[in-house]
Amino acid sequence: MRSEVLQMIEESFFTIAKAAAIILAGIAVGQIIQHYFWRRHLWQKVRQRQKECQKAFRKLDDDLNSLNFDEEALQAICNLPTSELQEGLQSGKYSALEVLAAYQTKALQVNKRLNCVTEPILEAKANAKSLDEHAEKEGLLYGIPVSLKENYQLKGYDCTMGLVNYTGKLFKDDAVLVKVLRKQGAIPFVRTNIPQIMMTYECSNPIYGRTDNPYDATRTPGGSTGGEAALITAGGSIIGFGSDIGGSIRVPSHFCGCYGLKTTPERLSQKGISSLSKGQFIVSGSVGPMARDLDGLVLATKAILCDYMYALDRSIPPLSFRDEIFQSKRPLKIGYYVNDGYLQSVPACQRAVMMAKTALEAQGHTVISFDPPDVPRMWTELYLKTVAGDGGRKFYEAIQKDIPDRCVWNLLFITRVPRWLLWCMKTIIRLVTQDPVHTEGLMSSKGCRSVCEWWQQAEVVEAYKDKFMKKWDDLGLDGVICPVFACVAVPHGYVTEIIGAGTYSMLYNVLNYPAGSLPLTKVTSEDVQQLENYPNRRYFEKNIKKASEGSIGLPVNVQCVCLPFQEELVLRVMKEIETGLKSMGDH
Ligand SMILES: CCCCCCCC/C=C\CCCCCCCC(=O)NCCO
Repeated sequence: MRSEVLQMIEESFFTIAKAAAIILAGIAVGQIIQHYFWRRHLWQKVRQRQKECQKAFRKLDDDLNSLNFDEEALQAICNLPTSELQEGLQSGKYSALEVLAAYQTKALQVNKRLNCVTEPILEAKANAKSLDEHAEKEGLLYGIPVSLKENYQLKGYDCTMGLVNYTGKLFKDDAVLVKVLRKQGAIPFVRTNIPQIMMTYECSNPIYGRTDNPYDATRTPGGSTGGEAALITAGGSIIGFGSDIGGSIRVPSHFCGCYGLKTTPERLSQKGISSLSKGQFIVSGSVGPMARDLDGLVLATKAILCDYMYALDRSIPPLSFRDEIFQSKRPLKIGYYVNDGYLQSVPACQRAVMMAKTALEAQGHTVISFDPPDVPRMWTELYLKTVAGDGGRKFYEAIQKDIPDRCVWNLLFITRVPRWLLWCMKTIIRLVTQDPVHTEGLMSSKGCRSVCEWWQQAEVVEAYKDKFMKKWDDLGLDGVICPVFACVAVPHGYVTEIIGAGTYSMLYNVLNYPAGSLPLTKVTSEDVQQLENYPNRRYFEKNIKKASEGSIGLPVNVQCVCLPFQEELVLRVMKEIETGLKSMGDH
């Protein structure tokens, strides 16, 4: 009797278990099949998008061939510095169409080598023609072709941010900044490449592929405005626009050797700029210009800070470009540092800051040492915990139903591994990396757990800002110069191994200070030799050292920072450094 009951229970248990196993296996197989078909669908979309772009490139090529401009004359136009190009266009020496053709030709050439353009903007030709037909040559950027990062919305174009799911979703209107550029006579002519979801200092995605560094094809141009930096540096554009929430304008400018300005987040309209961080208001993203020379950077800044922008976006404080600050001769007090208290910068970056210091002193300014407070804590507790405040869910969800690019694998992994598992692995990770800050960073990138914690987070960030500004004011500083990044351009696929090097840039996103990236020098063999004194204990240090071998000849920029809304002063500091270097005959 008893055993019969037991047997029955046993039997039904096995039946249930069997059924459950079959159902689970069915679900798994179903999921695999679904995944397969979804992936196939996505790759079809990729091919379709690539075909459209190839068609546009071919159309441009044909157009240019039919125009029959003299090749040498076009090359000469591309070699003009910004001021001369602007003058030549205003005086009628060059037509807008001729200048456009010059840059289109050059951009196509450069793109063949670096893969930095996602697609040409074919309406540019009609824009140039209509400019040439109008008698009055109005606008600060009259006839100047400009390139735009792929996340700048344009009427009739999509913004994919490297995500296949966003292809073919066309926008009905231009971004405010694009409208302002057009109003100033500029001609948007190409769109430039970005890394998938734009949250890393590399530049690749499954739709448009990978962009190479103009100085070394085995290295990344940086990101996320990497296509822009590569194109401008290689001569395929003279002025461009990007965005920056952790260094995305400054770092690629530094990796490639062009000029960049991250503005105060509230100074320029961000309406119509795509990003996945739109709802995150503690560490705000910014936008800003990039250029081949400093005049170009100043001109672009001046041009967009105009009444038309304030009319289109009434939430922006109407603060036009203050030339009196840019032109002022008042002696300045500038702070400097080469070690931010987390990762020391490599000798080349240190030398660049010291060059800038000497140049400023030669111009009669005072340069004193400055230590930014609590950078390790700023990075983990403030930056990472905020930018991945939702536990990285927004990033994760965008990537996991897409085709993840190699450059986001790490981010995908961190956002996927549960907090408790990470907590269990803490000790081992710390042992391997020899870096408690890195481990803290990993934990912080799991984000905030409640709205209470999020409010608390906002308060902690505000308190840090106050502390930083107090230190700044106590020293009576006008600005700060420091490295843009702890090292120079690294090999493709290597950015995750050295991500801590980004604290030099991320700090000024936490603070909301405007910051410029100014090309100063190239890595020398002595710089590389001196690497032997570079620390070699922690994971990031070892990798920075390794990545810096063979970096001779790569560009090195310096970061110039001022208080919020002092973009004009940032540009002045950059100008003073350039003038100082020229007067010392060192440039
Ligand atoms: C030690 C472990 C670290 C774990 C990292 C976890 C993920 C956190 C998220 C993000 C990581 C921060 C990367 C900053 C890139 C900024 C790019 C940019 O400025 N883009 C602007 C686009 O407009």
